Amino acid sequence: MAKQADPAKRLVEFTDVSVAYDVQRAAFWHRKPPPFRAIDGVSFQIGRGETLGVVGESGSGKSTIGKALLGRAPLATGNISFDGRDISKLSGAAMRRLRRHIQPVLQDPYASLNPRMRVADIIAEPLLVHGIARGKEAEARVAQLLNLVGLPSDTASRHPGSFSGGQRQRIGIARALAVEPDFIVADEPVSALDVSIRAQIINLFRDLQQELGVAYLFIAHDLAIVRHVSHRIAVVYAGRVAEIGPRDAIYGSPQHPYTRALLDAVPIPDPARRGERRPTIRGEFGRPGDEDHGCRFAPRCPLATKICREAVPPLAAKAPGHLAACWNS
Ligand SMILES: Nc1ncnc2c1ncn2[C@@H]1O[C@H](COP(=O)(O)OP(=O)(O)OP(=O)(O)O)[C@@H](O)[C@H]1O
Repeated sequence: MAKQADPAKRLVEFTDVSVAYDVQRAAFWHRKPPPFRAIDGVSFQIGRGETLGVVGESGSGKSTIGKALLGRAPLATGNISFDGRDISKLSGAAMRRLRRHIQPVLQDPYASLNPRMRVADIIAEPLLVHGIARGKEAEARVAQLLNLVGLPSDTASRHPGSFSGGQRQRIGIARALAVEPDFIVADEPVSALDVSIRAQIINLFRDLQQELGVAYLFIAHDLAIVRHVSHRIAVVYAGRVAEIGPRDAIYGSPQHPYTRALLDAVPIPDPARRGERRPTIRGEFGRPGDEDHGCRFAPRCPLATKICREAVPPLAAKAPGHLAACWNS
């Protein structure tokens, strides 16, 4: 079952990807607004067995990146290749075959598990759908998967409602792993869990990666969450990549003022001051309207100068593999 992890070998290539959604006009006599770009010109790569953490505020486009990878978002520009194949050009049947290799793990494990099904059937379902195993063979595979995610074998005959959030997320992970994917899109997989459980699930993701060589796109609001699971991190702001680089470079020498603001917002670990946050950036997170010039972070940026309001900063290398879209860094 183990696959060879090789971060140098590209598994996913996102090249200049934009996803546009139609916007309803306010009234029928109004001009139809241009489509809204939930993500706009996003590029990155992910290697085999590697984790790219994706962070940003609510509405910044993180889930849309994940949906685009799963073939569930309308591309307006760019292309996405997976293991050398351009996803956007695949026929329906080819896309269904590819889905086996790209599996989702969602935020709310309860909402994503059918409460009326037994855990064994929930985990075995993708095996049947993809024609991989059935009957006794599927049963044996379920037992193996439960063991892999740290759940006792009697879990198989129970229903998901009788488990805690952390256990349900383990079931969700077992289901995603059933078909031996190369890649998992984990969309805020620990955000709904108690803080005390989060580290356990993050460690499980890490251990599974070491054992199976699976790669992750790991989405979170918060830089603290992705720290222990990511090899590299992409910080997104208003649909664009603000900064991307190796994990230690992002934490140790952040280049974009937005990344610095997110780092400042990481909760203070001192138990006496639990829940407190360091001072953070001022201003509202807003999406650009028709007047979309320059850097989208400029209205909130303490370093903004004239050029920031006039021209979009390119994502430029600040160090090898470490890129930031900022005129003033
Ligand atoms: N199907 C859709 N139709 C129209 N707009 C959409 C659609 N899906 C997402 N959006 C918009 O695209 C933007 C990005 O949404 P997305 O869910 O990707 O953000 P996010 O960073 O994952 O946010 P959150 O952390 O709240 O999940 C938001 O402004 C959202 O309202």
